[in-house]
Order: sequence, then C-alpha cells, then structure tokens
Amino acid sequence: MAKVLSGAGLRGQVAGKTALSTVGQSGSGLTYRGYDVKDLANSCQFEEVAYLILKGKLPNQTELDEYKALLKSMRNLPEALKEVLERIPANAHPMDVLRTGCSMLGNLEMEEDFSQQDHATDRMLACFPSIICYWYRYSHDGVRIDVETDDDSIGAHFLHMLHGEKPNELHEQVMHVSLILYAEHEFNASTFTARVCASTLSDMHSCITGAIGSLRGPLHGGANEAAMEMIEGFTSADHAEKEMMGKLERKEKIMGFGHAIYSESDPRNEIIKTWSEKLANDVGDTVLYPVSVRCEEVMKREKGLFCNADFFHASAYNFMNIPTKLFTPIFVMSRLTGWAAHVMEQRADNRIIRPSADYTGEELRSVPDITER
Ligand SMILES: CC(=O)SCCNC(=O)CCNC(=O)[C@H](O)C(C)(C)COP(=O)(O)OP(=O)(O)OC[C@H]1O[C@@H](n2cnc3c(N)ncnc32)[C@H](O)[C@@H]1OP(=O)(O)O
Ligand SMILES: O=C([O-])CC(=O)C(=O)O
Repeated sequence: MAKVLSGAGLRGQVAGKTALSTVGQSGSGLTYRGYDVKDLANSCQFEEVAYLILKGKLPNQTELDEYKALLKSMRNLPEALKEVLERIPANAHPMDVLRTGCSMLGNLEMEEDFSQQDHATDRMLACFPSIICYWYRYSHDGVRIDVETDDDSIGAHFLHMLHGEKPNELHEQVMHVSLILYAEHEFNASTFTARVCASTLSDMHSCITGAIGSLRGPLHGGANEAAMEMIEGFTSADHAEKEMMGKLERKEKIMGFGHAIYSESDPRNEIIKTWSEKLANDVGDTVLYPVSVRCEEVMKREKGLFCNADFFHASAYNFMNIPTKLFTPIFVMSRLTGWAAHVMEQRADNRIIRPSADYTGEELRSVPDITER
C-alpha cells in the first residue's frame, strides 16, 4: 500500500531530483547550478544567467554576444498572434493575456519534437515581453507598437516598449537584477506544474502555459501585485503600522511575507530591497519605501515573518513606473528559464508523475434508481 504523506501541501516531501538549484538548504541561501544568486545578481546580466540555467554553463563573451543576438532576432510576433492580442479587452488580467499568448504561439509555432525544445524556449524568452507590451499598449493607448526595438537586453526591450522610450542605465540594471532573482527556484508550485505536464511527454508550450496559470495566484507569483495593492493604500510608515496591526489581529495573510521553504530569510529580499532604496532615492520618494520598511519591521516583530522575493519588488517596479498588473508577467519573463530547464531535465529522465491519494469518501454503494434519489 502507498505511504500516506503526513503534511498538507506535500511540504518536506522529496518529489524528484534536480541539478538546477538549491533553495534554503540552511534556512536561507539560493544557488543556480552551484553559483550563489547574490554573486550572479552582483556581476551578471540576466541573459548570462538564462544561458547558465538553460545550457548548463556560464557563457564566455562570444557565447553571450551570440545568445543575445539570437534572442534579439526573435522578438517579432506573428500577425495571427497580434490579431488575437488585439481582441483581448483592456480590463483582462495581463497574466491571462500571457497565458493566451503563449498558447496561441504554440499553435502557430508548434514544438514538433523535443529536438526543438531549445528553439521553442529561446523564442518564448525573446517574445514574451513583446506579447505583454503589444497587448498593453494596444488595449490601453490604442497604438500598435513596433516590438522589434534595438535594445541590448530583455529588460530594456520590455521597458522601451512599455514606456515608448529607452530606459536609463539604472532601470536597465534593476531589470537585470530582478530577472536574475526570479529566474529559478527548484520545485515551487509553477515549476512543479510544468514538470508534471512534461512528464506526460506533452509539448513545451503546454508546460509553460500551465506554469503561467500556477504562478498567477497571490500565494505564489501574484504576491508582488497584491503587495503593491496593499502598500499603496498606506500614506505613511505610522499609518502602515496601524493598518498592519489591524490585519494581523484579523488574522489576514499579508502578501509578500513568509515562505514554504526558507525559514530564516529569503536571500533575494535583501538584494531587491537595496535596489528599491536606490530607486526611491532616484525618484525622491518619501512614502513608499519607508512604508515598505515599516511593514517589514512590523511583520518581523509581531510574527517573526520575513519578506520574500516579492515584497520589495513591488516598490522597485512602482518606482520604475511599471503598472501594478504587469508585475507578475515580468516574473514570467524570467521564470520561463527555470520552467523550461526543468521541462528539459524531466524529459531527459522521465517517468510520468502520478502520486496516490488517501481516499476519504463513501464506502462502496449501489446506484439508486433516478426516482429514488
Ligand atoms: C515568489 C514566491 O512565490 S514567494 C511566496 C509568495 N506568496 C506570498 O507572499 C503569500 C503570503 N505568504 C503565504 O501565504 C505563505 O507564507 C506561503 C504560501 C508563502 C507559504 O505557505 P506555508 O508554507 O503553507 O506556510 P503557512 O501558511 O503554513 O504558514 C505558517 C504560519 O505562518 C502564518 N503565515 C505565513 N505567511 C503569512 C503571511 N504572509 N501573513 C500572515 N501570516 C502568515 C500562517 O498563517 C501560519 O500560521 P498558523 O500556524 O497560526 O496557522
Ligand atoms: O519556492 C517557492 O515556493 C516560491 C518561490 O519563492 C519562487 O517560486 O520563487
């Protein structure tokens, strides 16, 4: 008989193997293929880290230049996909738009067999920012933007299309850091979704479409959006403290805090927090950053809970004038690398993922005639 797992949410259960990352092995700490995320965020561009995760090694300069040129050449969108995006209303959630965009791309540029998995992944990495911004600018501003900008990086491409002008150096740098921090995280809910889908030998677009749906929820990637909605309602640090205390008394969950694996801290927090502070100084903010810091203090003091990767991403993105609803789609632009690498890893040593359930329903019984129910 199958062993019944004790904790809800499969917490603490080993569900497979990975060579991609380690998460919270000593209560904190995150590595991608053996490199500390802090070192990667300090010294790399996002495209280097995407290459590391997807291809197994850090690129040399020539490899990086070639990879960036390849991605740059794949930013355009097929007309049929643009037509679909133009039909999605402005009040749709951009995560739903991206889910549809990914699925439609899979119809138009199908992964015929697994030998095309690298191409399918690179194409999505290059054109997800185009999908988000093409829809956003068409539905909100009525313009059909040119998605083939000459920007050097994925982050700059995104900001350029969104704002209609090239980003400054600080903003491009923050996008590199943010995309690196979000890129990979072992068997989190969305990645596990992708692996389960991959284990049926399904195609890459199906795996990624399912993962987008999993990431959307506020207990996972959607927390950066939910955190922003909360902090923008606070007018000062003292106001934030008062409201937070009320929420805790009412036993509400505060988005952007806590973690299923880390027990001491989320190493991504101190990195994005530093960049959020730099951005706050750059825009002369005197409210949002102090409010965020006070929320962090209150949660530590009252609940012993720490900020996860999402909390200070909210203020950082806000300082760069990114609309709140686009926060989680940026997470997708990055996590796509981790998802795809996990799909490839699953395919390389596959057995269909099919756990068992502990049955809690009725004993065996006979079907009554419809007149007797
Ligand atoms: C990039 C990412 O996906 S990071 C995660 C983003 N998600 C969020 O920020 C949503 C808010 N956080 C949470 O809901 C949770 O902390 C999760 C989903 C991240 C982890 O969930 P779990 O591992 O199941 O932790 P769990 O919910 O059991 O928390 C343990 C205790 O801390 C409390 N707690 C955990 N997180 C929070 C929070 N954010 N606010 C208030 N209380 C919390 C729980 O209520 C629980 O208390 P209890 O024992 O009195 O019931
Ligand atoms: O690992 C998790 O459960 C959630 C998380 O932080 C991530 O996916 O980045």
